[in-house]
Amino acid sequence: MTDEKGCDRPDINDSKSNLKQFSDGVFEGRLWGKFNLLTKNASPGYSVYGEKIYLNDDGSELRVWDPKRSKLGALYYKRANVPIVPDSKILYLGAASGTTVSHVSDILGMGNGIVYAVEFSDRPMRDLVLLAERRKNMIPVLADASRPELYVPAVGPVDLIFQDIAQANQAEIACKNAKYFLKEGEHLILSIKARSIDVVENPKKVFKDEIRKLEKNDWGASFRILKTFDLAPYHADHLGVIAVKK
Ligand SMILES: C[S@@+](CC[C@H](N)C(=O)[O-])C[C@H]1O[C@@H](n2cnc3c(N)ncnc32)[C@H](O)[C@@H]1O
Repeated sequence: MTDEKGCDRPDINDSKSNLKQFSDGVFEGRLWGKFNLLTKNASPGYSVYGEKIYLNDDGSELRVWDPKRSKLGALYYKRANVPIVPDSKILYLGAASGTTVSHVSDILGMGNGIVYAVEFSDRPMRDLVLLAERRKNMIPVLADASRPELYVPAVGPVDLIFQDIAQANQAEIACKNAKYFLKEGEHLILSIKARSIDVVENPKKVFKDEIRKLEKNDWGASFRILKTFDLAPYHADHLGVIAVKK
């Protein structure tokens, strides 16, 4: 069922009380006959990637977070202790058209956080810029994430890096950015895509090697791994990593 604003309403008669806090800025509820995680729409009246929107009686909107479209979403569905809060200052590497960034922006919209969204392709950057016009806590940055020294002037202080980049040197990109943007004890959330590093090697071996590089390297920053998550069944051959800078 769709309302006059084009927002999907649940077919079943779910009540507001059915929705409850899942974690800081993220809600959970059984809607449309299944378990969903949702974020409060910081840009009411708009969906970003065709996701369903639950319209509350008070007029606020909650956007369903599709874990199959988002590595960060998959981490939440896996019940990871994700260190993002509404006041977080986040450097997001590999923003694409903003599917996941939009949910991060929703969470930050419940506080005073900000997300710098780095993407190096022109086409998705155009979508990001349009998205940012309606979301003031989102700053698009057109840049190559493997050259963080070039965008230091464009990015303010952050306390967390999230990275979702399909490149062969994923650990190196994370460490080089941490050198410029993270202090000791601050968090990295990284999605490692095994097939972008080695198409034939066993993903478990690829993950082990990348973790080792995160822990010890010559790139100016290294990490202590807090926890890892296999992102299947949402994303095959992807590992979610939560780590702190040493
Ligand atoms: C898997 S997609 C990201 C999806 C996005 N995180 C989401 O959940 O909505 C990876 C993105 O990283 C971008 N990318 C790859 N290498 C990059 C680099 N060196 N610097 C910046 N962006 C890069 C690609 O253009 C692509 O849009």
